[in-house]
Amino acid sequence: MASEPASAQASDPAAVEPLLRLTDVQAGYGRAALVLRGLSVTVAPSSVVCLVGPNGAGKSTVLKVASGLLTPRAGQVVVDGVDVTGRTPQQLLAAGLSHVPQGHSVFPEMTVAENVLLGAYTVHDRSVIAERADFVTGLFPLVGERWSALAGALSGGQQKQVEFARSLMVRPKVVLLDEPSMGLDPKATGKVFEQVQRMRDAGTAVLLVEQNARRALEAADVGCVLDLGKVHITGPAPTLLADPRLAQLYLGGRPKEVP
Ligand SMILES: Nc1ncnc2c1ncn2[C@@H]1O[C@H](COP(=O)(O)OP(=O)(O)OP(=O)(O)O)[C@@H](O)[C@H]1O
Repeated sequence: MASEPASAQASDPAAVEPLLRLTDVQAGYGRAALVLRGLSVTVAPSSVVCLVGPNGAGKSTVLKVASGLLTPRAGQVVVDGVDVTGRTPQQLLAAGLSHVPQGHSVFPEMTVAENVLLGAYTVHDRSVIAERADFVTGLFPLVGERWSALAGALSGGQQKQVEFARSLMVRPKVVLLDEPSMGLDPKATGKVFEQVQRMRDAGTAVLLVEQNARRALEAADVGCVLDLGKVHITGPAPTLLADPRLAQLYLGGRPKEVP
């Protein structure tokens, strides 16, 4: 099956205009206290950025602001140079942000094909849909192999691939992944992170939220540690993994050995 060419890795993420920029975002729910208190984060082209932090730090809330599910009370959301602050989820999807929520979101009684093609519901040109279906099945061969199967018959890790494939049918600039490894065993978790990197290598940037901080940082290019509603520390993921203080506080133990 045809696949679209892989884009080059950004050699210096700091030197290129980010695809997604959240600046000084404040956000919360109803009358409750703010969850995000001046949070800033950027996602460069062809990079995986991983948000880690304690339970309730606001990681999923960042993704909800980025995808328009939650309107920020202050701050700015910019996609590929365009200010999209306050736009609806549909407008943000059109601007290039695709959100894969926590948990399972496939329709189990529908086939894998039907689930994937739902991702292209805004596209009306059949040849474009076919070309994109070729692209996602090239990227996730299992999705092509199980194309006619009921999605509910797939394992949890396989269903995640269907969700990833569906999210790419809009050809997003950035995919927002909320805890993709949740509920998966270690083997399936490893595969999920391989697929995250494959999406990046095929030209889609990724903003990832994970409880499984160590595994996620191992797959990421950049890590951001959230605390008290802000990005507390940010840097190359291997640097964060090697930092003994972070390892103790957020990664559950000793730092990774650096060769
Ligand atoms: N829909 C909601 N309504 C009210 N409060 C919410 C809602 N969603 C999240 N919160 C609260 O906002 C805070 C941040 O939640 P969020 O889910 O963003 O954290 P998180 O870092 O992703 O944590 P976890 O890893 O536990 O999911 C928490 O105190 C949570 O209870």
